Amino acid sequence: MSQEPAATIEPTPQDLSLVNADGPQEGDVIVTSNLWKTYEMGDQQVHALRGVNLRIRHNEYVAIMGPSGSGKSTLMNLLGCLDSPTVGKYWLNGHNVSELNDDQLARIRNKEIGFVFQTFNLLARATSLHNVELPLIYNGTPAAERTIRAKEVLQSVNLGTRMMHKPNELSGGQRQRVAIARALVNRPSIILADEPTGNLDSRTGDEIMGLFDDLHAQGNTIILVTHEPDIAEYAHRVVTIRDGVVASDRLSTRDRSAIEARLANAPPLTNY
Ligand SMILES: Nc1ncnc2c1ncn2[C@@H]1O[C@H](COP(=O)(O)OP(=O)(O)OP(=O)(O)O)[C@@H](O)[C@H]1O
Repeated sequence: MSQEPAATIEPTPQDLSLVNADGPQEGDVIVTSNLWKTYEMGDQQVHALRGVNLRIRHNEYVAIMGPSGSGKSTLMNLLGCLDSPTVGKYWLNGHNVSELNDDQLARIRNKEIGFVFQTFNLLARATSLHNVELPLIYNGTPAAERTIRAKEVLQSVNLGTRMMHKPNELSGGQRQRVAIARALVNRPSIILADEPTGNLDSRTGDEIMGLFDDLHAQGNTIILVTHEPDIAEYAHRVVTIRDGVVASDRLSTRDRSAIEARLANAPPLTNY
């Protein structure tokens, strides 16, 4: 009996989180299998994650949501190679990173992950250009190439005329765009954004989410942690964590026309 070609079948949310016990397949950027994180608190154990199975493919745009204390930050720390799981496996871009030591984790982190934080985390006394060059300094990129790449990426986030400004000479939205440029400059396999609009007013937050849309359209893989449902709906897939496990994993109900209308009504990104 003939069957529909697989390519024409839309994936269901269940398919999205299916994990092959043999590890990653082509196109997977993140695969976790039975990921546990247990913190020891005196004689007590806190199971912050209790068996997370997650598969994220290249160029997905995923929001991770969940109530306070559900394990979002713990999961972000593991996905961002800032910490190691107590139990379970994690493959990042084909590398099994669950058993690496701190030095090896730091190297993978610098190469594979671009972080964007709620509080921007820029060096206060450094110019935008220098802030964006920093990851390239850490990985030994020659000075001339560093400057060229940092300038290119600052231009791509519409900050071409703000390269020599320090953070206190920039607006909140501009600071976050410098932080996004810094996250992009190493051409990472994923961008991990932790509440990236949390310190911004809603209009500037929408502008920043518009920038994430552009980055996604350019082929980047984006993972966004947020507790705001409106922000999560910018993503194409929403994973909800509850009590340390994936409670739901669904395609977002993203209404592009509503988001685009909101962006169209907002003033253009400032660049002067
Ligand atoms: N370093 C730690 N030591 C002990 N317990 C911890 C530690 N970090 C987190 N926890 C506990 O693990 C659980 C998950 O915490 P986590 O910070 O991952 O949640 P969260 O979903 O990010 O919460 P929030 O939205 O409030 O930031 C909580 O019960 C928390 O108290």
